[in-house]
Amino acid sequence: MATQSQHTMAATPKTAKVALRKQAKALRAALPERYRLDAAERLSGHARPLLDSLTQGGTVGLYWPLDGELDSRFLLPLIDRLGLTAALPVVTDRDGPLIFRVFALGDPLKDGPFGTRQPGAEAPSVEPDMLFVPLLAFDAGCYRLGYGGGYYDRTLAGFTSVRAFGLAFSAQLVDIMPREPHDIPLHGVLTEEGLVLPGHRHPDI
Ligand SMILES: Nc1nc2c(c(=O)[nH]1)N(C=O)[C@@H](CNc1ccc(C(=O)N[C@@H](CCC(=O)O)C(=O)O)cc1)CN2
Ligand SMILES: Nc1ncnc2c1ncn2[C@@H]1O[C@H](COP(=O)(O)OP(=O)(O)OP(=O)(O)O)[C@@H](O)[C@H]1O
Repeated sequence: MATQSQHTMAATPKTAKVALRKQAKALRAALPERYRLDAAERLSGHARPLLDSLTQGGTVGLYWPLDGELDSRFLLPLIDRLGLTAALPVVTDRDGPLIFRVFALGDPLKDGPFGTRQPGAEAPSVEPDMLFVPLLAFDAGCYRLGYGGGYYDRTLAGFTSVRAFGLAFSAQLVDIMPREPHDIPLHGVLTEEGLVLPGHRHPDI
């Protein structure tokens, strides 16, 4: 795990986040390709009980991966087999929440801001029942650090009944997470080692 001295000494949570973002990006980028692939496959197994809890026709928000993010597309075949519908985030407004549009393997995508790929207006927009969220770092309370756009916090503030789980490599767990009033904790974080629930760890599911 990376040393945390740099960000724990920062003056405000905002500047501490800037320092932690840098460390977390470097740590995630250093994971070998083979490890990433194995982790995504193992994580799919741990996702099964969560997806099983949804009823047929339920919707699941994923993301098209950027940089070294854990690849959520591994979940698409399972989502399909369970009769669920996947959706991807769309940035509609730089300071607004994300919306989610239905996506299935093979559907066309367009370039979005920040190097994202997103479905077009022809794909129906949905409010997901379950959301899998990318992150740079998370803590044992399941607070997350993202790229700093605030998109997921704004989105979760508006989606009152969604269950949101981070997807991360276990190496992305940090001891101390700078926290601001708008930060919303996730219901859990799925890693290659299992599901981390706030305050607990269940390696078997
Ligand atoms: N895969 C993925 N999709 C996503 C997100 C995400 O974090 N990951 N988002 C999460 O909010 C939303 C898009 N917001 C984003 C905000 C900043 C950056 C980002 O890469 N920032 C770079 C600078 C890139 C640039 O300016 O061109 C950086 O901080 O290094 C990415 C996505 C919706 N879709
Ligand atoms: N619910 C909200 N309402 C209004 N503004 C918000 C809200 N949540 C976050 N923001 C804004 O977004 C900015 C960035 O937030 P933060 O640094 O927590 O982003 P992040 O969680 O790392 O990014 P992302 O969710 O895009 O991956 C905050 O400084 C704040 O101005």
